This record gives sequence, C-alpha cells and structure tokens, in this order.
Amino acid sequence: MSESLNQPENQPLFASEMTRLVAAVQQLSLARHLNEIVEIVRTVAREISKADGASFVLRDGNQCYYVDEDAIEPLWKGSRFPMDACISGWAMKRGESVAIEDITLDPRVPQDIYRRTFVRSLLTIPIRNADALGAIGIYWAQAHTPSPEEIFLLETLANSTAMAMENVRIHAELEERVKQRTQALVREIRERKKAEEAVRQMAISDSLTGLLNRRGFFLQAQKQYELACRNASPSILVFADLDGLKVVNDTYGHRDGDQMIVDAGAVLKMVLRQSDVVARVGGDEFVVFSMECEQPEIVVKRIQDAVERFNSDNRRRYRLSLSVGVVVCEPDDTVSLEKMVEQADEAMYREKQRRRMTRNSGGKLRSV
Ligand SMILES: Nc1nc2c(ncn2[C@@H]2O[C@H](COP(=O)(O)OP(=O)(O)OP(=O)(O)O)[C@@H](O)[C@H]2O)c(=O)[nH]1
Repeated sequence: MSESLNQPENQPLFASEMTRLVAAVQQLSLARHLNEIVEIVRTVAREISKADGASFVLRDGNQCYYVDEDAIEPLWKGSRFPMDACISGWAMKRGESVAIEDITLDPRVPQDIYRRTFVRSLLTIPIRNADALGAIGIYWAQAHTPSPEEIFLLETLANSTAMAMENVRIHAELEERVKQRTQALVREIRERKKAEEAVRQMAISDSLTGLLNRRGFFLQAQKQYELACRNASPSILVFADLDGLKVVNDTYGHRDGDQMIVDAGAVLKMVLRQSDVVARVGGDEFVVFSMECEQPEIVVKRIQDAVERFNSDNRRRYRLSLSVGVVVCEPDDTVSLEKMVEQADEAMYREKQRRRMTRNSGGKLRSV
C-alpha cells in the first residue's frame, strides 16, 4: 500500500470507495457468467474513480475486444484492436497499469482512435492471472492524474475480476462436463431400453414370419381372453395348419417351404382384424385369438377365400392350402386358453382328415 493511503485526510473518501469495492468483490464472487462480471466491473470502476467513462476489455487472441462500456459518450463498445495498437494491449502485455494524464502527448496512444472521443486522461489496469485476460479502462474528459488510492482500488478490482473470470471458466467447464455426461447417460439409457425392447420382441416373435411365437401368443391372447371374460363376451380361437409342407420341402427345397409358411402367415394376418392376436406356434401351425366373435363357418370361409385369392394372384410353384379349426371361447375363465387351443387343434385335425378323404376320393384339393 502506498504512503498516501495512510494519510488521515484521505480516509473518509477512501472508506466509502472501499465499501463499494468490497460489495463489488462479493458480487463478483457470486457471478456465474462473464456478462455479469462485465456489468459489475464497468459500473464499479467508474463509480470508484468518479471517471467519465469505463470500459471492459477482453483479450481475444492477439486482439483487444472492447466488450462493454459505461461512459458519458460512446467509446469503442464492440470494437477490436490489435494488442500492439492500443493501450489496453500495452498494459496486458506488460502486466502493468498505465496512467496517462494527457493522451495527446503520449506516443503509446493511437491518436486516430482517440481523437473523436471525449477522452483526455486515462488509466488502464490489466486483468491477469497467469495470462493476460483483459483490462479495465478508465477515462476522464478533463486532465486527471489518478491517485495511488484510486490505482490501488482499481487494481484490487482487477484482481477480483481475474478470480471471478477463472471461477466462471471452471463453472462453465463443470457445467459442460455435467451436460455431456448427462447426455451420454440419456443416450445409454435410451440404447439400453431399445436393446431390451429388441430382446423382448425377439423372445415373443417368430423370426421367419414376424408373427408372434407360442410364448408371445399366450402372453397377449391371455390378456384379451381375461378382458373378454370380464366383459362376459365370447371370443374365438382359430387353429390353422398348412397342408403338404413336407411335400413342398421335399419337392422344391426348404426355401420354398419357408416361403409357404411366410405366405400362410401373411394370408391369415390379412384376413383377420388388426386387434386379433396371430401367431405361428409350430413348424406349420398358426393360431389366432379374436375378441370379435363370429360363426366358426364364416371365419373358416373367409380364410379359405383368402387362400384361394392368394393362389390365383400369386405364381408360386406350390398352391397354398390350410386346414382350419375354430372354437368359440365362452367367457368362462375356468377353461384355460391352452385348453381352447387344444380344442381348436382337434377341430383343425378333423377338418384336415375330411380334406384328406376328399382328396383321396378324387376331390380337387391339391396342395402341390
Ligand atoms: N421349410 C420349413 N419346413 C419346416 C419348418 N418347420 C417344420 N417344417 C417341416 O414341415 C413339415 C411338417 O410336416 P407335417 O406335420 O407332416 O405337415 P405337412 O407336410 O404339411 O402335412 P399335413 O399337415 O399332413 O398336410 C416337416 O417336414 C418339417 O420338417 C420350417 O420352418 N421351414
């Protein structure tokens, strides 16, 4: 501290400005963004020095960026000057405050930049930690030589500013890290959920047809069956089995056999309602649970008509043929879904036998 700070006549003035500075330092310690710091510093710098203007300058690479100002007339807000071409750059580079009573007489001052301003005297205080961060510029319209107290107060303000800027940088870095970690976690959770859903789908799906498999069928149909029982409404269970798949496999190969299974699944899916639960429950066996109860004969006819349409619309090496059994499920939850699948299977089997007999007796039902 310089000698003049101890002089009694300076104490009252110094005390009120010190109080203002302490308040500013507290505010700076709480600042979380650079613009808060800029606002505090440019205002307090002018108040403490009773100056006609104060500006906040940031070092931006090799340039001095005049971020903001508080002055009786506009100065250079928003402008950038090379470090070597302005007094803030000079102060930043040397880490020294510069006081100039008459700017017109100082060769370091770029006259063309100052000529159109009110500035007659100036004081520039660098803001630094290990590196130059910026500067505080204070300007007077009349000739003024800043006192050591003024310089001391403004240098203290500059030091607190450097600390506040470092806090803001660390805070922003932490915030960014938290943000990135949070985004990574959200991505991880989303991907895990997707993977879990894919595994769940795989566990209940038939990979060849994309229909539900046996497990998926019982999971979904059971829910619908319970709902139908609660609503006391009958539903239906369809069991369909391909005719002659073995012959197709043996004659044309398994690729055609697979295609026949896929075709059968597609026909069933097309014929039935969106809400019906359709599954492939065995090699060439399909089941359907429908909450829309219809006469079994009508359901069978709809399926057989669709099979016929398929055969006439598609040029496959085989003819699609399905034996279909249908049971009506009364809303009686003492009868299990498994039991009803069994009953529909038996109905299908009877139908298959009937078709076989028809075929053997010269009927036209030919699957290949
Ligand atoms: N291509 C293919 N064949 C399968 C698949 N799963 C089972 N099969 C075959 O399907 C045939 C089923 O034989 P069967 O139960 O006698 O059925 P079918 O030949 O349709 O005879 P019917 O039902 O009596 O008309 C067997 O030869 C199985 O090997 C599959 O995923 N792809």
